[in-house]
Amino acid sequence: MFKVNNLTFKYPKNKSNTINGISFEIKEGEIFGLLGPSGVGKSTTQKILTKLLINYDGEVFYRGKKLHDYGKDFYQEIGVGFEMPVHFSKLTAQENLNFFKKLYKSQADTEALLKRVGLYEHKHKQVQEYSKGMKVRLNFVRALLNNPKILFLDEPTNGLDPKNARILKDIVKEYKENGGTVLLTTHLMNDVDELCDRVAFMANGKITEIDSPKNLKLKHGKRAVEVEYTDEASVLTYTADLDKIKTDQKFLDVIKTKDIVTIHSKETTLDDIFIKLTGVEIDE
Ligand SMILES: Nc1ncnc2c1ncn2[C@@H]1O[C@H](COP(=O)(O)OP(=O)(O)OP(=O)(O)O)[C@@H](O)[C@H]1O
Repeated sequence: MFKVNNLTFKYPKNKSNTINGISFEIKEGEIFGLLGPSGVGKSTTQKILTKLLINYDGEVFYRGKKLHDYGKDFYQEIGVGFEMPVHFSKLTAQENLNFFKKLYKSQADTEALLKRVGLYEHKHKQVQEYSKGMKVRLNFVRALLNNPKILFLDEPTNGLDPKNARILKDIVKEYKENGGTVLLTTHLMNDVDELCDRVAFMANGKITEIDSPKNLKLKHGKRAVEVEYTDEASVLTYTADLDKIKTDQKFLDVIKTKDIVTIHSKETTLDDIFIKLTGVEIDE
């Protein structure tokens, strides 16, 4: 759906490039995660793909045609939920949605969406009376109001409690099941694990790796199993390499002769991979 070749971008006021020659593809119907430490250029990349920043080098194709060659009609096809929700604060949620709906040919059932995200009862309140989480949810509904073919989401669950985050993630999954494509940036690796088909890790303005979360875990992970067992009065642990487990005498002895407290597969997490591939601890 998107093909990005050797994309390079520098903000006019900055001395060095923010994006340093990145290439990737977003396939139709997938949820593609763009991950990396704060300030690495994820939002900048989203802004380029949504035509908000146009002075870049390299090529960006949307549906086989150069993004530069699209006019305003491009916006009919995309939905954008950026991190900082911007609403007309003196208007109600309903008025905000009605205003933006008028810009689009295709219009989603926003009443149903408002119900789904728990804002239906509050739709006649001015947005300035909304909490942060309510504004985030309204922003999400706005991103969907034109039935977009591709959805750009920047930290969509930021500021939401677990119940509301769950509702948003379920809607994103349904959107994908119905053929939608998503570009997602988030610092929440659990969300990435749950939602993303493929992810790209960014570091120093470059992409260091692109793959599915599962393949990344297999590639960078340690295949091991940790067994916790009792030995006389103490609880001990032993970690066995899964690839040598059949001949690991100590592991086999423990399993046969000791009382087992727990056994865990020691899969590498995306958090570990994030740190390995970007060199930075997750900060949010
Ligand atoms: N309008 C701007 N003018 C100059 N520099 C900018 C501008 N917007 C962003 N930057 C810089 O570009 C770099 C990348 O910013 P960007 O917002 O794309 O990062 P990010 O990866 O999305 O970070 P976060 O995870 O914190 O949202 C940062 O160093 C930032 O300071």
